[in-house]
Amino acid sequence: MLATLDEPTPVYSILRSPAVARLHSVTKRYGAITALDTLNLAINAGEVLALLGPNGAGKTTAIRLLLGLISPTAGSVRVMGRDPRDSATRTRIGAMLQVTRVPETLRVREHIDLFRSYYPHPMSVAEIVRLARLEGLEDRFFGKLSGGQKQRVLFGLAICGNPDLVFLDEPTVGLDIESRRALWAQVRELAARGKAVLLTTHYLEEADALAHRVIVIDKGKILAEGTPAQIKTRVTGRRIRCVTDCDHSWLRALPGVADVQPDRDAVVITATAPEAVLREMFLHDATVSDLEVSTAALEDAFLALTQAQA
Ligand SMILES: Nc1ncnc2c1ncn2[C@@H]1O[C@H](COP(=O)(O)OP(=O)(O)OP(=O)(O)O)[C@@H](O)[C@H]1O
Repeated sequence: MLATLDEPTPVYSILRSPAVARLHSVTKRYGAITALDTLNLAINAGEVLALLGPNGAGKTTAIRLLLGLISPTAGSVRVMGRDPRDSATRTRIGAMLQVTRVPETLRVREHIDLFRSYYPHPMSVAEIVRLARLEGLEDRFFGKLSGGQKQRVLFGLAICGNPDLVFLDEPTVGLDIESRRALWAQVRELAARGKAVLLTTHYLEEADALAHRVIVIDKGKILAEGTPAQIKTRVTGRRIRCVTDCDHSWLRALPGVADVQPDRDAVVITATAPEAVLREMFLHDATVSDLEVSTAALEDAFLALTQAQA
């Protein structure tokens, strides 16, 4: 049965299933640069795993290793228990990468037929069209489609082989919020069908909405791993927004303050213990106003984790 938008696959059932792909103590060096440093990572069936990290963290390197495009300097890479470079393994993987380019002068249906021909057990055309929401676009030239429609075609091509493991490298970059949400629904449906999905994104809202599990990496190492909710509590951060005369550098120096950012005429403070920060602020400035205290967003957690590392 397919899960609905509001009912993601329960995490406990994902954790019981065997890993579809695994990086075991993987180090990857490019000359003097260590892109990945003894990294362990597993992706499970029915799971959307989001890999988050700042530029140069090692996300693309991890995906390229799992796709069998590069070899590790040390450690092992396994996809469905085998070397990802095996041709039998490759036919069970689908990828929508930022570098994916397809000819503009073929029709959508021709692209689907071509990609299906690469695989021994492709998904049916009707299923691809339905999952990628390409109804009515089959006879259109790829080059004449809108950005959102093109992304949907690339998503459709990534699933042509009925893959067990799907890589989505920033799949919604440049899309408007409506197209982005539509693609999220498609990704959820893939996971509900038991596919393992590895997603990289710079939209933390996307990881929060979509991922069963998030791994934050920086400089080739894992900084945090867990459900989006667990990552958020990892920083136990709360967000304080208020209007105050307190100096920002003074606020930054208060114990437990992770971040201070101006927000129009107000200030947004991320802090582990908001009560203590507020006590100090009220002692310092009795005119504090427009006060709001809320739970940290994934974005706050991500910033706190990567800034702590820096
Ligand atoms: N072919 C290569 N030759 C040399 N260095 C490389 C190569 N590929 C990646 N690197 C370096 O390895 C590190 C990790 O890069 P990687 O592309 O995996 O990061 P990323 O997390 O995907 O970054 P982004 O979000 O910017 O795409 C970076 O320092 C990068 O410059």
